[in-house]
Amino acid sequence: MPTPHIDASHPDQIAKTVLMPGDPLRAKYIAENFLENVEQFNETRGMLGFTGTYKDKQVSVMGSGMGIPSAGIYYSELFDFYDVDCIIRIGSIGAMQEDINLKDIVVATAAHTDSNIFNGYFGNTRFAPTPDFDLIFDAKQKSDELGLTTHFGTVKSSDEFYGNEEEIYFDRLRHFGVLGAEMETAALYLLAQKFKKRSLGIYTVSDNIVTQEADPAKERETGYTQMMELALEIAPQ
Ligand SMILES: O=P(O)(O)O[C@H]1O[C@H](CO)[C@@H](O)[C@H]1O
Ligand SMILES: O=c1cc[nH]c(=O)[nH]1
Repeated sequence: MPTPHIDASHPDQIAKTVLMPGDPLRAKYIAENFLENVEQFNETRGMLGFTGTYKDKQVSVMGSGMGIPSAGIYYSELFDFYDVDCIIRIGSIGAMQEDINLKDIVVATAAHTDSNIFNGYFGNTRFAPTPDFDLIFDAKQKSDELGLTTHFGTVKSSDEFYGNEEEIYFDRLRHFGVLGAEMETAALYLLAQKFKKRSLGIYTVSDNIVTQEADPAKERETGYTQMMELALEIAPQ
């Protein structure tokens, strides 16, 4: 310690729960607008990380970068070297169902993936990466309390943003009820299960892949405050 990708010299500099958007500037926005007593613990590779307090609870927030290869590095180092107990991903997601609107919240009860990260892990078994049940439960309760429109179901963690998935497979995923596409959660759930830690993916719908509606980049950086509040409220100490 520090690790190749994180500056913090001691685990105490990072809270037991880390909220992780892909975008480091979304992390900075949360630190500046929701946290008190903020200290920055990382700027290596511009992957900004901060620790502060939210309603007297210590919490960290840090970018993960986009895609499983980038995010997997940070998830592994935080779980394995910095004693982090829980990572809550707070992402943007492209809805795959027509009736899911921009700004709705999605919580991933499992994450399918086309990534190669599972190759060799479990032989012929198709592993189902899943989050912590209590965190799903807490997200449901808090979301109802806050009056949010939240969809609970599965997501696809894709290796490609500009994917060329054949229509038949995209439609089949939709038919099987997949709520949306993003790019990191399958790795988060896999690594949390590997290191015996807790994880959850919460997203704001930034675009609808079926209807082609989409939010601009600035909105994806700073606009998703309901998701930020929901994650901060349920973050375990
Ligand atoms: O908004 P974030 O958290 O980065 O998440 C989504 O946005 C990025 C693509 O624009 C990918 O990282 C995807 O998972
Ligand atoms: O991976 C992603 C994230 C947001 N929106 C998408 O369409 N895909």
